[in-house]
Amino acid sequence: MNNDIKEVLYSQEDIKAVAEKLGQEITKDYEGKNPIVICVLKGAILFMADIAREIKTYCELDFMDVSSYGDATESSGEVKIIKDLDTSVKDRHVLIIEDIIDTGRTLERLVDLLEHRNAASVKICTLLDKPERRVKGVSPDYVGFEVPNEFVVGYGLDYMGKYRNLPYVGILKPAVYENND
Ligand SMILES: O=P(O)(O)OC[C@H]1O[C@H](OP(=O)(O)OP(=O)(O)O)[C@H](O)[C@@H]1O
Ligand code: HPA
Ligand SMILES: [Mg+2]
Repeated sequence: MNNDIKEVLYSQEDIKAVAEKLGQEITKDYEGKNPIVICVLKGAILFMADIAREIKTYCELDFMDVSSYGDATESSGEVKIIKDLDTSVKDRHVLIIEDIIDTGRTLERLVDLLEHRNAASVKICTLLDKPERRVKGVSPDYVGFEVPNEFVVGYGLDYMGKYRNLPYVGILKPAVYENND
């Protein structure tokens, strides 16, 4: 599996350090607000587990499964909600945890939905931001790292369901997907 990686961008230690830093900021910003912290499945599971443990104030955790990439490296443009939240967000502060913001389509759809449901506030925390590819005006409130315009995998991010379990973020060798997309 490691042979499919062109370059390691962020190690487990880098990610741990950034989760600690962001967790401190989030703790300060949400003190006394009891936010709902939403993990966007499946990509955000590993980062969610890190961030949740660094939030040192009351919060609730919930999960939503949305998908727009299927098995490709290009967004289909259509964001499907596969599993909705269990909790009502009405009048609640909401913090969305994502693995990556790429075109911004997934988060635009999600933020829209949560605002329509009358959340008190909606903020975004993402491990990775790929601003060069943005087609929607989404801007995250808490960012781990900016990544170049390359297809990255690991630490929750997949290609065709694989590589999510890599303990680091790396650039996938184009040869792996060139004949599939
Ligand atoms: O900004 P965008 O262009 O919308 O891309 C970002 C989204 O795409 C990926 O999810 P995907 O739809 O592949 O589902 P997954 O998390 O289950 O892999 C990723 O985890 C983000 O949720
Ligand atoms: O670079 C990426 N890698 C994996 N999944 C993704 N979803 C959007 N961008 C990416
Ligand atoms: Mg995702």
